[in-house]
Amino acid sequence: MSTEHNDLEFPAVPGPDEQAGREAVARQAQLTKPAGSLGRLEELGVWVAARQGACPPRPFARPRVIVFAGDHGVAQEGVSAYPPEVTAQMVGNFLSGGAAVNVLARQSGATVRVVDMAVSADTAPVVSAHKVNNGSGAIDREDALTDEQVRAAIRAGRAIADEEVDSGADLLVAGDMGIGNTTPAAVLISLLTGTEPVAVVGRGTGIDDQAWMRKTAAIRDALRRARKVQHDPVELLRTSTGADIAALAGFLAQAAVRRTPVLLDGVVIGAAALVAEELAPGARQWWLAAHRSAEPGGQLVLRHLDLEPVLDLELRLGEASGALTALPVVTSAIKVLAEMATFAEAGVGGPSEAEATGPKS
Ligand SMILES: Cc1cc2ncn([C@H]3O[C@H](COP(=O)(O)O)[C@@H](O)[C@H]3O)c2cc1C
Ligand SMILES: O=C(O)c1cccnc1
Repeated sequence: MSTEHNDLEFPAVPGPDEQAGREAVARQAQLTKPAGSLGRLEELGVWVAARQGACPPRPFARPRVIVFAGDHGVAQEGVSAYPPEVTAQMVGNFLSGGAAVNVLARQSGATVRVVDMAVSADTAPVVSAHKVNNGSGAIDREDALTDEQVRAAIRAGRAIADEEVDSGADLLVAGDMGIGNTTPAAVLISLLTGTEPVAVVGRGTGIDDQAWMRKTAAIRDALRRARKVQHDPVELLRTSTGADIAALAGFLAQAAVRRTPVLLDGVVIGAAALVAEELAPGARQWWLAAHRSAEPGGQLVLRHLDLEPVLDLELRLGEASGALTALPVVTSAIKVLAEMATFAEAGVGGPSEAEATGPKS
């Protein structure tokens, strides 16, 4: 039986500003370059203008990364190439600034916040106010969370989005850290995109064939449980994910409710995004896919949500690393739209009559 979750209902997601988008398209045509010659940079500039409700768009003043960390019971079953203790150790690394996310955030002008949603208590270096448990249940044989825990996790994600937007964040970036988390991600992606597990399961941290078979078996077992609650996103998060992924779903949905653009990272964030789109239909209009993860599930998410990635660099790290690698490209797209001279301003001749009336072929 599905549970009532009225306190977790999201308001309708507002659409982007179409008028600002149209102005941006018109401005692109006035800038001193052959029409369309900046390719996807032009589309990205228009995308940002419509999300900011302003043409020209402004470079993001306060891009903010939130890394959601949590341990997963299923990691005890040999589905990752690394031991579960690495989750807490990497949280320590984030806090001292030595992880990929820290380097890429410094390079792209973003700041990083780490939230411990479910890191194993023995080793956790910080306990956040939002912490829900010390590791979520092994999803192939038990529920990840209790009803109270899933509600707390989704509410935490929403509260974090609200806190960050209220503190001035104008671009939100979500990252993941949790050994084993590509297993629940694969369960969500398989179920919500209607894809066979074998076409979704990836190598995660770099597992060998034996571990791949264990991971695929765990995903099949978890899917058997998940299928029963397929049409109830909160129940799906409760049975088959973990507090980190449930919080991510709440965060991604609430960012959209708050009209704040989000740069999506890889397969784990993408899996949470599939559920967030069910929690808050239309939320995907506020998300820009930063990259195509090397994990097969990443591509399935992009197709399902109809998102075109900015980059395809075969990244398979998580931690928001792909999102932060794409951020300078998005900033370039904003700046060319905002700062390039128009044909009139620069005294440069526009397209000839034949060109202006449309493409030749
Ligand atoms: C040192 C290290 C740093 C990481 N940063 C992100 N991940 C990524 O890899 C993990 C998911 O892959 P799997 O499901 O195979 O365990 C997650 O922690 C994810 O954030 C890392 C993994 C490791 C080992
Ligand atoms: O694409 C990702 O986000 C990813 C891939 C492998 C491991 N962790 C994350």
